Amino acid sequence: MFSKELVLKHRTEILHALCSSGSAEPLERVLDILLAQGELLCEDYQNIQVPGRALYTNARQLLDLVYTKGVNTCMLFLAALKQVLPEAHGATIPFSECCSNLEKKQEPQTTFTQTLLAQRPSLVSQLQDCTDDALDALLASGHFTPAEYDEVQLPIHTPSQKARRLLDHVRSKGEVAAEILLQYIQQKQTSGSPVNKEKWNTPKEFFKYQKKLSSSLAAQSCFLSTYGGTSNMSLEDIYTEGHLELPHDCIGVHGSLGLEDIIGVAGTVNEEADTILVSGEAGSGKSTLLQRLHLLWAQGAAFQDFLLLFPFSCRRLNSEQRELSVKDLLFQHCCWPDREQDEIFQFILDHPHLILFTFDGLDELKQSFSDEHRLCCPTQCAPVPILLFNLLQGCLMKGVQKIVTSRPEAVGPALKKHLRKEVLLKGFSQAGIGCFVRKHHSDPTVAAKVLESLQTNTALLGLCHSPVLCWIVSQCHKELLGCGDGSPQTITDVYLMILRHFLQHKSPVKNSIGFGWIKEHLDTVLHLGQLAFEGIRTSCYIFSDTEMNACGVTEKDISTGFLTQSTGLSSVHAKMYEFLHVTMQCFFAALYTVLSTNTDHYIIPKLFESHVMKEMNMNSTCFGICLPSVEQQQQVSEREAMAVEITNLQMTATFLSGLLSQRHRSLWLNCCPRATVEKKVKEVVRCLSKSLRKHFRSIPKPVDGEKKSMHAMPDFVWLVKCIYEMQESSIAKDAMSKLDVNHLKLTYCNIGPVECTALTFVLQHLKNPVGLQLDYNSVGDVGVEQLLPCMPICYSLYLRNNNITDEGISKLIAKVIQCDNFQKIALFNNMLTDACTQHFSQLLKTKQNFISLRLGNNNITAEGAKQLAQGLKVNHSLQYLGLWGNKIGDVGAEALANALESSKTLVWLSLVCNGVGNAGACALANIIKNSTSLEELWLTDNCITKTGAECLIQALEHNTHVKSVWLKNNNLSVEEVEEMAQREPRLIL
Ligand SMILES: Nc1ncnc2c1ncn2[C@@H]1O[C@H](COP(=O)(O)OP(=O)(O)OP(=O)(O)O)[C@@H](O)[C@H]1O
Repeated sequence: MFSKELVLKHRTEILHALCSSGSAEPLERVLDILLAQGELLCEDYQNIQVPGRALYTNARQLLDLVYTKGVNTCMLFLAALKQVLPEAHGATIPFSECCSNLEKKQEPQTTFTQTLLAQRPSLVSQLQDCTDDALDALLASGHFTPAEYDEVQLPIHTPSQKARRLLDHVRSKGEVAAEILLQYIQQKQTSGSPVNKEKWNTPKEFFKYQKKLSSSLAAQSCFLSTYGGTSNMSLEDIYTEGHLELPHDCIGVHGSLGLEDIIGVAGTVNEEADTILVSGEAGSGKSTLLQRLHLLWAQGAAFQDFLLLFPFSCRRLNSEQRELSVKDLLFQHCCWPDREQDEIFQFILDHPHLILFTFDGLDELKQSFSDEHRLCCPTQCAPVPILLFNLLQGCLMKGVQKIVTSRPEAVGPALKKHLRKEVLLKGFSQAGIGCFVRKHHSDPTVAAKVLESLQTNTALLGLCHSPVLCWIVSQCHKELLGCGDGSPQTITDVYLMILRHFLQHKSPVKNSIGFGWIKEHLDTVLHLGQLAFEGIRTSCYIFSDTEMNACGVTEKDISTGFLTQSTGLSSVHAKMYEFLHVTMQCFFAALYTVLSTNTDHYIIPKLFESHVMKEMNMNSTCFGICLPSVEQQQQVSEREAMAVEITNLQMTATFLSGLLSQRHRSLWLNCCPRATVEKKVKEVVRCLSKSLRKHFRSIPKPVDGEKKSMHAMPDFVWLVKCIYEMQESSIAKDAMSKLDVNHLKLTYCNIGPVECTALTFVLQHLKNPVGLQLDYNSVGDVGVEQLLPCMPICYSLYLRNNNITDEGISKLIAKVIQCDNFQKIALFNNMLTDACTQHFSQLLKTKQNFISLRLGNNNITAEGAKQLAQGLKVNHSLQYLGLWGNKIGDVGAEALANALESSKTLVWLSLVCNGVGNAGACALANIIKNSTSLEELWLTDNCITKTGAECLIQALEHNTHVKSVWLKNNNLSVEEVEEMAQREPRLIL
């Protein structure tokens, strides 16, 4: 009988033979043989060995498969069965005749992974008693992650299953891992004992330590603290990629980065340094990003080039009063090795490149970065900040990579010079907001409703770019969806929404209609408010029982969910609390300032003056605290140290402005005397106006012939945001009545959609049109939409490097077409494609006073150029056209030339780096021939040869008006360049 028929006929007996013992071993051994013979592919193996599936089902799957594979496979299968279960053979399964001499010829093995497969049956038996050692070897060489190690060693596996899991993992890792394993086995065979670990220089205890560290880190990073008070949300389920980018001055690198790019080479500015900074505003997701990174490492999913990862929280390091050595710092603050500490520490010292440190919230460290106290010895004790600064500089543990997070204000030049690179975290992109909301709500209908309501309230959508605000909005979706037209506009509105949500969630307010709800919970608000206020005053973000008692915080107050228990890998103190997020602490501090009758009368002026005053006079008091008298040269680092304090004070002031706005005043009138509230309102308005006036007074007088220009500082943006929070046009109007400039420069001011909303609210009251320069910010499409209402007061808009797409442009152009004043736009380095050019074409057709269009370094091709040409043909005003660094090619250049050859206004045209070529150059020569206005033509970097250049020279012979034609970096020989320069001096070669 043929083998195929045998398999079919004796199916029941075969199944019984393979499975009746209840052990998977016979089946797995048969599979090993078939795999080694190449009769089963790895995919076949995975389809048969489905974890958790019944043994009989797996065996049936195998039988089905060998049957479908044909006669040969069936013969080899029966032979394997005979080998594995000789006792079954002959007794119940009469297939001896077809099993003889069926050893399959082995193919030559050319790679280590092939060898692993071909020798699988014998390797399984050799490895069974030494999987531990083999795993250690692979872990030490960096080819296995702690998570994979654990997976192989799961106690549910038998020794041979462990060996098989090990082989499967190693095969998927590739050649080097396979080689290491085979070497290990060979060495074991020759020495007769497990391999000497010294080969990998790794103490056995090290792996235990690594496992301990990674499992505690995995446990620590599992959940997000913001959900602590209400529900448990695993990081895996909610984590949404934030928008990470390199600073604008990193030439040639654009777009968003992934998490693993943080340690990649892109953006490196100092090869010798080991510290990478991730900077971002409050609530942009820095801590969460690190948490994600920790979890991925602990799960073995990423960052596996590092064998150990030590996470630190600067907030927690603040509580360490003792002097420590690096060894103490690692072991006491992160993870304690149960044995052989010295050996493990030595391994760390010997392999710095395999170690990663992360420091969250450098801005929260009470001491500012300084490189004055040098410390090089890892066993020498020193105060923790000194240790930290020496680690960051690389004086200690050179070669260990460090990732540090901080708010941008707190990073001064002293630290910057020790940075390998900086990465900016900009919160959620627009797609990120959608993704987060959908993850937050398991019910897709709710998620869709929340997103729909955000689309109708773009001010709120802008706020949601900040993850912490996106979290609040998602958390309070019921309130949001129920509030109709009164949906939140300001950051204060959003925080009031979560305040109400948490308070009512805990104990529904009896009188929930109207403004009574705050009064119902006044005690709680005051207790938490005082705690927050004292904390902000003294830069304290973790609170002990004593501090909580001093502010009267009760268990009931804690149960509202605004405080979470402070956790750390090893807690230095017993039970400590912190606010869900520091922005929440600022909000409570502001609430306290409004509601308390105990605060000093100078608190409000201090909140608004703090920044300016600290910048100018470092010795003066801040927020009622006396700073130590310091030497002049120490003041710079003092300023850095205070930066986070300043941002928290500023945030408190922003909330205070919002809370005292007309819209929310009724809330407080239920709890405090009207006169007190009104006095505080007056004080805030007075302070805002005074601070702005101070800012305006600092504007330098214009140089002769130049426009009066104000280069705004971040402080200005903050004051504008405070005015926006107040939501009173009269205050905005009053502020702008004192600003008399022609040009407003707000470059590098960290302006995102939220700031755009606030700027618009204020700037639309300017008396005269201005040029608004917002280059190098994060305006994005949502920000562009927010800026629309102030377009009538702009005569120019500069938005270089702002992540703007065609979508933003379509809305912008639809608006500016109607604005008489609007004459210039610059959009260099955005994300524009041909899709936007129809809008510009429309603009050119409609606006006959439009002067300047600069679209350099986008993705415009010949199609886009053709669209633009349609508009240019009928435009009679454009003077400057810049398309540098696009891809219009010769066809695009010809279309533009056609449209512009009769222009009477064009003065400047740049098509640098566009692949224009000779055909394009010759077409453009026609503009030179005909134009009476053109002064400069830029054709640098365009693959133009002598033919194209000749066309241009001949055209220039007919034109005396043109001043220069730039032809650098084209395909001209040295001789041609010399000859042409002599013939036509206006060629810039
Ligand atoms: N990537 C993310 N995915 C999901 N939620 C996030 C993400 N980033 C932040 N969040 C939410 O926003 C909250 C605040 O984020 P986080 O504490 O990480 O900000 P931060 O930049 O460290 O703020 P700060 O500078 O004030 O300490 C988180 O607790 C979480 O709820």
